Parts: sequence; structure tokens; C-alpha cells
Amino acid sequence: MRLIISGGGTGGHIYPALAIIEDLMKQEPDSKVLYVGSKRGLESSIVPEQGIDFIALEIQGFKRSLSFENFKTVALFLKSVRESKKIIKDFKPDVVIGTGGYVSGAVVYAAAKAHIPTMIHEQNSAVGLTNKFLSRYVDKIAIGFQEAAAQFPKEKVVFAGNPRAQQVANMKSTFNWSDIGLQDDQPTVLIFGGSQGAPAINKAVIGAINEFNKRTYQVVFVTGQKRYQNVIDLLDKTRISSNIKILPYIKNMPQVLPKVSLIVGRSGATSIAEITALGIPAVLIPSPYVTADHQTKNTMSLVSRGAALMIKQDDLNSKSLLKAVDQLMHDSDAREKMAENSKKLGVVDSADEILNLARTLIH
Ligand SMILES: CC(=O)N[C@H]1[C@@H](OP(=O)(O)OP(=O)(O)OC[C@H]2O[C@@H](n3ccc(=O)[nH]c3=O)[C@H](O)[C@@H]2O)O[C@H](CO)[C@@H](O)[C@@H]1O
Repeated sequence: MRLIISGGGTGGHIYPALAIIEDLMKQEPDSKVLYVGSKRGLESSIVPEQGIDFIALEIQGFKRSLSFENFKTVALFLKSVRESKKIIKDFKPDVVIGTGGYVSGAVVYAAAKAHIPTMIHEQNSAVGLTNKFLSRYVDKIAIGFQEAAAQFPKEKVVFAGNPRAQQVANMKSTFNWSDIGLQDDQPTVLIFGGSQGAPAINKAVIGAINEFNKRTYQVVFVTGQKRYQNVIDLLDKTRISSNIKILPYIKNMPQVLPKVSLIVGRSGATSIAEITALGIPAVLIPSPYVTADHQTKNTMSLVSRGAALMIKQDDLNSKSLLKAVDQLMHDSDAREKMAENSKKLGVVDSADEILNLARTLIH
């Protein structure tokens, strides 16, 4: 298969695209893949590091208020569509897949206009701006949450789950906590605020560090690449015990996740797919800053089935965080039950589904 794939901005759009590529290369090793992303998004570092051919376009999002910047946004979008047309003409893809983020808007739109088969993947229960726009032009729409179906043209929609779930579920992990200086046999909490880190979560963890220092369980605290220095500065002179590891980012998350006893974090769609694919107990703090409050919906789909606890951001502080983490880390039966409930929600053949769907479009 000759595949152009595009998804950008944050990890939640990028990792599903990478999971599709990995599955394609397993199934059809002779395939040719080109990833088209944006210059500013996380993909410009993540994708080339994986040895995947990558072209970056310059593109930006709309500001919610009317502003001059929006004229620039439209101009950059039109320029990206022109560039995408040229890329498509040169690469001659059999199919073009978009996984969300502004850049996928330009690439997939250009492909549809060039009569190349197109498909998008929507990770969220509340549909993103780009996928809403593209839904008119694409041939198929794969969705990760049933709730998204009603927001798209009915005849195009197929429920497929999130491809990242298949990737993490099939991972044979060789990772050990001792690889990052912790002990292998200790239960370990992983705290991270989505792909970019979350200041509210970081603040609560910083305030809880003195207590975490005294626990028998281990804590891996991932701050987000851009927020790491700030966290380290704020922790200056604070004693950090050997049961705590603070990192800016984890690059090999599919390797690490199977070893985690409890996740504390945001509830972006791709994180949720990973959590349920492996059945990892979770304390979720939905971001209040996302479209249609979709992270609360994502969280509730787990909480209502006994697969996670929720702390609302308004109620988040060091005390509420510690209480929830202690409650689960001191009760392995509760964690086990939660893990069982979570795993029932996982969809672990999503990448295969998406590739099969793509093949039906190729003439
Ligand atoms: C604030 C915001 O707009 N968030 C959105 C964004 O979140 P975001 O980009 O944070 O996406 P998710 O939480 O869904 O996924 C994060 C991804 O990054 C990975 N990861 C994270 C930290 C790390 O150190 N290493 C690492 O590899 C996770 O394993 C996961 O694969 O896209 C999601 C999917 O469209 C949406 O549901 C979220 O609402």
C-alpha cells in the first residue's frame, strides 16, 4: 500500500497514526508511507525519530475570537492545501488517512479534491473542528467512541476504536523500572497530564511530594517537555526520595505502560484507549479546556463502569490527589477489580479494522 497519513499538534492525534503505520508495515512490509505533519506540532520531532519519512507544512489553528491572526490562518491553510496537492501528485498514494489536528485538514482535503480515496479517524466522543470540516469530503470515517457517530454523515461512519490500543495491547514489554533508576518489584504510580503535561496536575504533585517521599510505592512524575524546568525550579531544595522519578516526557510509553500499577492523568481519548487496552487502574482529572468538555465524557465512560476514579479539576489539590492515590495503592484488591472492569472496555483490533477499511477504498 502507498499511504499518506497526517495527524498533528498533540500526541493524541499522532500516536494513533503511528500505530496504523506500525500495523501496516507488519502486514505489508513493502508498503511506502509518508507522514505529513506541521512544523510546530509534537509530530515534527516524534515522527522522524521513528525513521518514518516526514514532510512538515506550516499551519496554525483558528483563534476563537475574531482577530487578524485568523486571516493568516486561512492564508496558511490555502498554502498548505497547494503544497499537499503537490506532495500527493509526487507520492501517488493509494489512500490518504487523517487522524486529526489542523494539518490533516489541508492534506486530506487536498487528497479528496484530487479524487484519492480518503479516510479520517476521530479519537474523541465530541468531534474536533478539523474532522467536522473533513467529514463532507472524505469517503470513510472511523470513530473511537460510539458517541461520535451522530455528529457525522451516517453512511460514512464505522466504529473502529483507537489504533493505539492495539499497539499497546500487543507490546511485549522488555522495560524494567530499574532502567530508570527505580526498583523492579515495587508497585508504581505513573502521573502525567496528557502529551503536553498539565500545570494543574503538576502543581498538585509538587505539593504532594513530601508525602510521596514517605510512601512505599514508587511514583513516576512526567511533567511535559516544556514544563519540566519550571517544575524542577519549583522543587528546588525539596528532598526527593529514591522512590520518585521526575521526567520531562516518556518516549517509549507502550513499553512502560504494562508495568504501571496506577495511572493518574488527563483523559484524552488516546490515553483512555491505552488504559482500557491494558486494564490499568486510573485516577482521571479531565481537562476543562477541551471542546464540549469531552474529557469529562471520556472519564465518565470509565467511572460509570467502575474502571476509574475521577477528580474534577476544581477539586484537585495535593490532599485530594494523595487521598485518591493512597486509597488505590494501599488496596490491591480494589486495583485488581478496577483493572478487570477497565479491560472489558478495551478495543484491541482497531488498527486492523482501519487498514481493512482503507483497503475497501482502494480501487
Ligand atoms: C488538551 C487537549 O487538547 N487534549 C486533547 C489531546 O490530548 P493529548 O495529546 O494529551 O492526547 P491523549 O491524552 O489522548 O494522548 C496522549 C498520548 O501521548 C502519549 N504520551 C504522553 C506523555 C508522555 O510522556 N509520553 C507519551 O508518549 C500517551 O501515551 C498517549 O498516547 O488529544 C486527545 C485526542 O485527540 C484529546 O482527547 C484531548 O482532549
